[in-house]
Amino acid sequence: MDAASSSLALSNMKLPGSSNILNSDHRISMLCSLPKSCVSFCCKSSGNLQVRDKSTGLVVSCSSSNGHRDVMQGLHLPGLIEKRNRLGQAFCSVGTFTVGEFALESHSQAVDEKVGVLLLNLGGPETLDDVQPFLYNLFADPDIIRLPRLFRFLQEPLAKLISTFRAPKSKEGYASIGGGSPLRKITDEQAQALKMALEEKNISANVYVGMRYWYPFTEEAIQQIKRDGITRLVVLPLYPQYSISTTGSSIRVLEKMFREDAYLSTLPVSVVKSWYQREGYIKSMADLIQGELKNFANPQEVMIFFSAHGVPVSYVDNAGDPYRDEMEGCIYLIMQELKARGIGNEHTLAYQSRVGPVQWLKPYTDEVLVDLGKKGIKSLLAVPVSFVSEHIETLEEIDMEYKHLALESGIENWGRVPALNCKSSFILDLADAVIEALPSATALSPHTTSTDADDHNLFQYAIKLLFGSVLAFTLLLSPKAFLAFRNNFL
Ligand SMILES: C=CC1=C(C)c2cc3[nH]c(cc4nc(cc5[nH]c(cc1n2)c(C)c5CCC(=O)O)C(CCC(=O)O)=C4C)c(C)c3C=C
Ligand SMILES: [Fe+2]
Repeated sequence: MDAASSSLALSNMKLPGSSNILNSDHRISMLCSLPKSCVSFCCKSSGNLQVRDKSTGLVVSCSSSNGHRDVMQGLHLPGLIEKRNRLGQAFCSVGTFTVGEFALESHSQAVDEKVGVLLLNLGGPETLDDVQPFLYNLFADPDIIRLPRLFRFLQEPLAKLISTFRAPKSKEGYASIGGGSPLRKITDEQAQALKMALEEKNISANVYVGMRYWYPFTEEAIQQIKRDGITRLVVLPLYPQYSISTTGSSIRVLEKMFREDAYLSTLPVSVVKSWYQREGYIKSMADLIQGELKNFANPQEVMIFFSAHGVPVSYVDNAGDPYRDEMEGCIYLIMQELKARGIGNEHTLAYQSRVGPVQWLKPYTDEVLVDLGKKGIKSLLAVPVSFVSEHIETLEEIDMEYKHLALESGIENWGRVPALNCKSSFILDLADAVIEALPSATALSPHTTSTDADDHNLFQYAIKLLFGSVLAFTLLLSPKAFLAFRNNFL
């Protein structure tokens, strides 16, 4: 078979429907431009067939909906040794072939390939002493407090001030849920469960946890990935919907690290930016809702109340954050799934957890609860929807504050859907998301050196110090400014 007919064979194959994988034309044109000597392919349990240029990491990926046999036959590769699982699906094929001028080599998972999965999450304070430094890290993030470029030098002094003012209130919240955030423990459990789910699907992978604002920091996870010599990485944020303030912020940190490091800048990486539309996730959420509805005396009368973490409205209106659109799309899909199961309850979406003086996405959860009470709604099921683990905003804000407010407002029967945590259908779906993302891994960014950046940083540091001191003095000397500032962050 010559190069033209091998690409013709590939063009006849079925291609995965996932939106974050390149389209067929692109793949096939990439295949045609690959250097002759360095094409390899490996087939995996998922039914994916990869064709990869070893030197550039570019991947052409195809899959067969009914196992590998058609794909293999399509390629006309005599001498292929296939292993089959109990269902008779091919899951492993080993052999080396010469197809025209292309040398093709095939394995179940390329022998020299070390797959890594990096789970991104927010992180949370583990003790009450961690609260203020955790808040400092959060508010020092330019994706959380978005200052105009000219005022960026104020970021760190402002973070110091806001974290100090906010800490007492936050500490009360964390104290009421046992003295710290459960996020690290749950995320570690999810990582372990994902590793096992991938193993069940014949993918051996190291799964890492990288938190944005507390331990284990993303930077630590990346150092471990380097030490382990990972050769292909899937980045999977544990936020179903994309926001500049969550996934966007973590990816910005990663891109910076990858730019500045020779090894990382060539590492093939695939980022799953958002995954709220995945069938496995939608069905898992619908399962949880369906299960909780059964606890009510009259399940069909219950208002399904989706409560999402808010973001300032300017993120969506001015900065193009797709968060609100993705959230609304997500709720639509969950409700469609429930309808398909014969569950036609009324539902509503509101946004919680606003902080600071600016406008956040509306309607606000607390206001909607009061309105629903006034309108005579008697039974309500709260569904936290922007996050996949229990955390302070489910355990304290929803379970305590909002429940209290709802009952006070006339709602008589209250329920809350648990977070997905390690629910098996959800973890299996994450494993599929990883497997689907693997073939499209490519280098994130070109390597750059940083001598100029270092000089610039020193200059910026001096300016920050100067203006930070001016801000602190102004606030200290002006009781009015001090009070306005404090009231907005308490
Ligand atoms: C999709 C989830 C989240 C978005 C969007 C988000 C935006 C966002 N958050 C703050 C401020 C705070 N968030 C805090 C805690 C916190 N936030 C999320 C998720 C999202 N945040 C989680 C999961 C957690 C809790 C972690 C835990 O410890 O359990 C906090 C600290 C707690 C508190 O004092 O309320 C703050 C502050 C902003 C400003 C923002 C968007 C700009
Ligand atoms: Fe938050």
